[in-house]
Amino acid sequence: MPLGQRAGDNSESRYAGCEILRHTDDIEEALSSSLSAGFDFIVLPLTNPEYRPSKNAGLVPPFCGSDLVFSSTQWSSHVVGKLSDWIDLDGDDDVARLDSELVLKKELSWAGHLSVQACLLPTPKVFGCANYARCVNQVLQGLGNMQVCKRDPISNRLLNDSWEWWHMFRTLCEYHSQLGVALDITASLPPASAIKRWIGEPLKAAILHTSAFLTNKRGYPCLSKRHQSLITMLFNHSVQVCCSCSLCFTFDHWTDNGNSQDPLILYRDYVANLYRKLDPLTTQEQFELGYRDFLQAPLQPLMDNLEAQTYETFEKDATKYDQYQNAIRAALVDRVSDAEASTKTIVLMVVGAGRGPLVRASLKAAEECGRNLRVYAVEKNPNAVVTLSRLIKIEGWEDLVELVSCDMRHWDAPEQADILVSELLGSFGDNELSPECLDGAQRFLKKDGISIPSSYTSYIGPVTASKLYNDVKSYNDLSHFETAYVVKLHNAAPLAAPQPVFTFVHPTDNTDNRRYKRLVFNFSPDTGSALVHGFGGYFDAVLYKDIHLGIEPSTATPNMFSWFSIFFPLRTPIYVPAGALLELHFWRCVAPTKVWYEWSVTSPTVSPLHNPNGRSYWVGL
Ligand SMILES: C[S@@+](CC[C@H](N)C(=O)[O-])C[C@H]1O[C@@H](n2cnc3c(N)ncnc32)[C@H](O)[C@@H]1O
Repeated sequence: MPLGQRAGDNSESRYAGCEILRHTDDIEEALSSSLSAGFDFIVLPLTNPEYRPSKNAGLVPPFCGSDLVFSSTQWSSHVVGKLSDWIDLDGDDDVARLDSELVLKKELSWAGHLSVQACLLPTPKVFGCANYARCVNQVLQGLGNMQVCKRDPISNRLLNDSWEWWHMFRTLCEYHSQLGVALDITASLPPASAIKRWIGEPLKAAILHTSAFLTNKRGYPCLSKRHQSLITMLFNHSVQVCCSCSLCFTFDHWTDNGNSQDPLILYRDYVANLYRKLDPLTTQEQFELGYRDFLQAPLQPLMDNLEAQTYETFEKDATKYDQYQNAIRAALVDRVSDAEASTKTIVLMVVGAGRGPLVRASLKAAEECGRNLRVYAVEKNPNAVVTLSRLIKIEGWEDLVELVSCDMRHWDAPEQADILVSELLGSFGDNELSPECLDGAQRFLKKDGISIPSSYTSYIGPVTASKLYNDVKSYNDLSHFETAYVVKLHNAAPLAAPQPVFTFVHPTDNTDNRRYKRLVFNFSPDTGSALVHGFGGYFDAVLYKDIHLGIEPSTATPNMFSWFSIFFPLRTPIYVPAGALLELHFWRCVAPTKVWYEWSVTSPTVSPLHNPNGRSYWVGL
């Protein structure tokens, strides 16, 4: 029974499981009692732990039951396989190691035969787990659809940081996309930033031990505030919770009152309660759900002509146009005093007018402040011009708006503009070539004219995002590792605050749009070590004076969905030790027909220069 239902959210985290600790021959009973306690699946030991190939040579391993115990649908939807805990592949005892190797492979093969969706691998006995990783990696090479999750404690007293353990293992397995991680959550938790790092890892499940719970005044289990916010964060990132009764409290009053049910039901109810307390998804979140961690090629609105569908999406973003309207109104009021309002007419040019929303915002702003406008709507996409021309007729704007079907860089304007309004911004600010277009357009802006936006700045920050890395890797070529992607970053963890990269100001005396920036990011020692898969890119634009618009996380405009972040991948992920610095170099390069970025890391290790000469990714002029 799902934990709850949030409108529009069909994530896996609705389903909770329960760990069956001991091997049982009666797995039907194990499943049916867990289902009646409200769980959706069980994590089940697949083999009798007494079995050792060296002692039971020639025998068929005592698996739990036969595949006929459940239908294949039941196996795949209600059972997660658990490999034998005793498996130790890196110990000194040769017999135990070979036994472990055989059992690991037999159990995974059996799990594949049953079509269970996932299997849990036991936590390694020692940090150096090369042989364990080698055996798992061999299986991964020919694995069907099953996911294999390595179990690691979120807190590890032996090692300080269990992430290192996971990192060694998955590196040995070459970041295999079917290898995930399941975190054991007990009473002690690492610092918040160290926990957040896991969001960028292929984190599939959290095994919530009863020892993580406190007991409330009424004797019922409850979680600390920190544990609550951890579970909430996991729910929001599609991680499934699985309760484990490794240390069950005895609820005297519970049993005294004649309840015969498994006390784990109380923990499940508590978890379900937390799920039901999740904030409902906002309209924006519902819109973004399908785009989460999905790589998209950035638009090229200069070189290509946008389609109706794209304009339609833009036009739904009321916040963006409200911000423009506010900025235009403020500029009009500054430009024309109240005394001049009835006599003076302002020449406003919307350059890159699309299907007209900024024309509408300009006319509304003028109406609001009682200023007179003459508008030129300049658009180079002949298809958008068709709609724009119709709009002018429908709205009766013929006397106010002149339509110009032309590239702004080549238009011979009949007069100079007081205000130039444009929205040519990409997720990284200048990546849709706003600087080049506006440098062309400022020819027809009066010397003291106003550009809206007046400036924009790109921002960049290191992220751990294993899903994105694997998605780029799956293309199996170099060029996809040297391409920037528009993406709604979700299962991605920022590792340091984004920093400003390039700023462009309009109008400008300097039309050289080549740029270079060296950035140094400080990794907090609290976060622990981390793997950088690439960089999240954002922008902030000053429309006019204090009216801004942007997606840089610390100042992002609320309720605006026109832009997702941009992701610049790294060909090889970079390991950054706890508290170390990361040095990034970023270039904006310009040639007669194209603009492109190049990037590289020089510390703590050196990456190749990405995208030399724009060989893999460029934006056409
Ligand atoms: C991001 S869209 C914005 C459209 C519209 N202003 C809106 O907010 O929905 C940018 C528009 O600028 C147009 N554009 C880009 N470069 C241009 C250029 N050099 N001259 C004229 N129009 C251009 C594109 O065709 C596109 O319609």
